[in-house]
Amino acid sequence: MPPRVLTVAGSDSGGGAGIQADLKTMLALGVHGMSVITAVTAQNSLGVQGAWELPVQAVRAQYRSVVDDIGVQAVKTGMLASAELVETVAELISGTDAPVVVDPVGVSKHGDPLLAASALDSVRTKLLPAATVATPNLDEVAQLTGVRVESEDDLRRAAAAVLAYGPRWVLIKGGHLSGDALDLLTDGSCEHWLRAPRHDNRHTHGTGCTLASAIASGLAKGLTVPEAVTGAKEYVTGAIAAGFALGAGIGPVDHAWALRATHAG
Ligand SMILES: Nc1ncnc2c1ncn2[C@@H]1O[C@H](COP(=O)(O)OP(=O)(O)OP(=O)(O)O)[C@@H](O)[C@H]1O
Ligand SMILES: Cc1ncc(COP(=O)(O)O)c(N)n1
Repeated sequence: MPPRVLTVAGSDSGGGAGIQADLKTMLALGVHGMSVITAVTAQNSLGVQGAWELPVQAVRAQYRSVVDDIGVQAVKTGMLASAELVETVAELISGTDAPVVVDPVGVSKHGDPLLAASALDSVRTKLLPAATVATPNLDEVAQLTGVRVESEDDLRRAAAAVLAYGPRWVLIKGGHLSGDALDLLTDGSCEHWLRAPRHDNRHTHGTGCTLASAIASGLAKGLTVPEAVTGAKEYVTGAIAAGFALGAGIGPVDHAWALRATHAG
């Protein structure tokens, strides 16, 4: 019986980020993926052309269907769109004993908003406190805490500012800095620096969703947070290295890279 992992996120019609990235990651990592869709986006390699939220009742009903019958060993949250949906999801996940990975998605890689500005306070006060691990990128750190990261030293200040909202662990993703792709994982007492070579590859659509889903998959298998994050970093780094040029803009990472390597062998 594979471990069961639930993603609560938006749909990306282009298949590179959101629910689609999450389920592909879960398949590649050998867990049973399930979904609660919060919003539908019309999206491709050039950007987000439209976004529609689902009603709160539809989100609640999907969550109850999955959790009450099948059960979950980890949950991942992504695009939540509005304050109302953030608060609904925060309430739902605070009732689970399973570890929760919160990717506080704010804007797409192209700068399209995926979260209303009016929802930021609910993310700070309701969603982050329910997280086992929060995985903000540098833009989300700035939006949520006001801390602007320009150097590796600033990553520590950013982590402390996010931890003040109550997640057990925070992973600050330094993917938007230059140089190595350096992330900092900390619970406030121990620090783990995760460094990978930067792939000079613009096909990075979906990196954040992929990383957070890979962490949730590791936690569902019973790994500790540092073990799950280390494994997830290896998986996303391989997926970026194998990213491909779909469409005329930023293409997706290759979620199947590790499976292809296995089958080729
Ligand atoms: N060009 C790259 N080469 C290697 N690793 C990268 C690269 N870009 C990002 N990463 C890594 O990918 C993971 C996701 O980080 P990133 O900062 O891109 O997330 P994100 O901003 O949420 O994603 P997105 O920008 O797609 O919304 C991190 O571990 C980061 O270090
Ligand atoms: C529906 C949806 N959710 C999230 C993202 C952010 O993508 P990323 O994984 O690259 O941070 C996106 N572009 N679309």
